[in-house]
Amino acid sequence: MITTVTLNPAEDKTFTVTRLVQGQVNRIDSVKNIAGGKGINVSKVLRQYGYDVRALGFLGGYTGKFIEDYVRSIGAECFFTYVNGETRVNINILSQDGYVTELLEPGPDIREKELSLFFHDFEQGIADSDLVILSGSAPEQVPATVYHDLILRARNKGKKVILDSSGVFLKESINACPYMVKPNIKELEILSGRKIKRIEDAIGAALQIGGRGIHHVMVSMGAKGLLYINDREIMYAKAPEVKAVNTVGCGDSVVAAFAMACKQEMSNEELLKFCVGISAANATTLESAVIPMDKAEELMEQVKIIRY
Ligand SMILES: Nc1ncnc2c1ncn2[C@@H]1O[C@H](COP(=O)(O)OP(=O)(O)OP(=O)(O)O)[C@@H](O)[C@H]1O
Ligand SMILES: O=P(O)(O)OC[C@@]1(O)O[C@H](CO)[C@@H](O)[C@@H]1O
Repeated sequence: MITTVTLNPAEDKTFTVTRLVQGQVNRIDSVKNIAGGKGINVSKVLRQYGYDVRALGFLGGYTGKFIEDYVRSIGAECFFTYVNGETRVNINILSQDGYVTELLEPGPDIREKELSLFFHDFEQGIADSDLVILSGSAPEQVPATVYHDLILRARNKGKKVILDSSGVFLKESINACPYMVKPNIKELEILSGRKIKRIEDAIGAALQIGGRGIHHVMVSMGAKGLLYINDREIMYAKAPEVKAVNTVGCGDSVVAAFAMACKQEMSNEELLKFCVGISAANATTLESAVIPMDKAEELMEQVKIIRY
């Protein structure tokens, strides 16, 4: 069993437009509404590959019900904590000139009682999981130390924890030493306090984080690819060229692929190819975290690894 945690799930609305013009009326060409949030996306990918998944996090209102129904429909176990507020709606606007604009709501108010209930659910929800995946932002009232606390609780029970968050939630949790962390370049800059311009800068910053006792650091660099640092190796893989339709959820696909690679005890090289192939395949579909599996296999074969 793999447990995913999405403290701030969302209904993701994807709008396609010819061109988005700020300060003017913009008419939408097409709309797609799906259940999302980083951990929900991770669960989606894991279910496609047949893994047992339990989904935790806060859900509320009509949007919450929509997400719960979806998670159940893909065969993942729902173990959500229900709150009084309404789960958010996020908007992702894809325009034909290639720009992707995301509008992300902060999320519902979370009361102290609801937070305590979540901690209780968390202890139960991870009991039979060997891997715990903590993904995304959290609603504003949730303390910035929430992931720090969850990582320690899970580690105390012998679980491996994968962390993919941003801003203060990432910064405040890194000292709790998750098993793996996946910052993108912007997040790596926040974590390391350094500007990252070249691959050497990214390697230096990732090593600094690894040096704090985190066994696996994966730095995602969009179309440029993925840097992977562990106790023994520094490896970089350029992403294969694909016709990108929607890159939302690429990071979540990396996280899901890493979790599967751990379960399968892959070599480092296989693991990196698997992560790069699956995330590049995700970019080719309009719906986030839907992996064309044959395409992913084909892309994995094309991945070239450079060792540093
Ligand atoms: N245009 C692309 N072509 C090929 N592969 C891509 C492309 N964009 C992303 N990827 C792959 O997906 C990985 C993760 O992407 P990215 O760095 O955008 O993650 P992210 O910022 O965490 O995204 P999100 O928060 O939307 O999940 C990259 O490291 C790369 O391997
Ligand atoms: O606000 P967060 O939690 O950082 O990001 C939320 C989000 O943008 O991330 C996913 C893609 O990775 C989307 O499904 C979702 O809307």
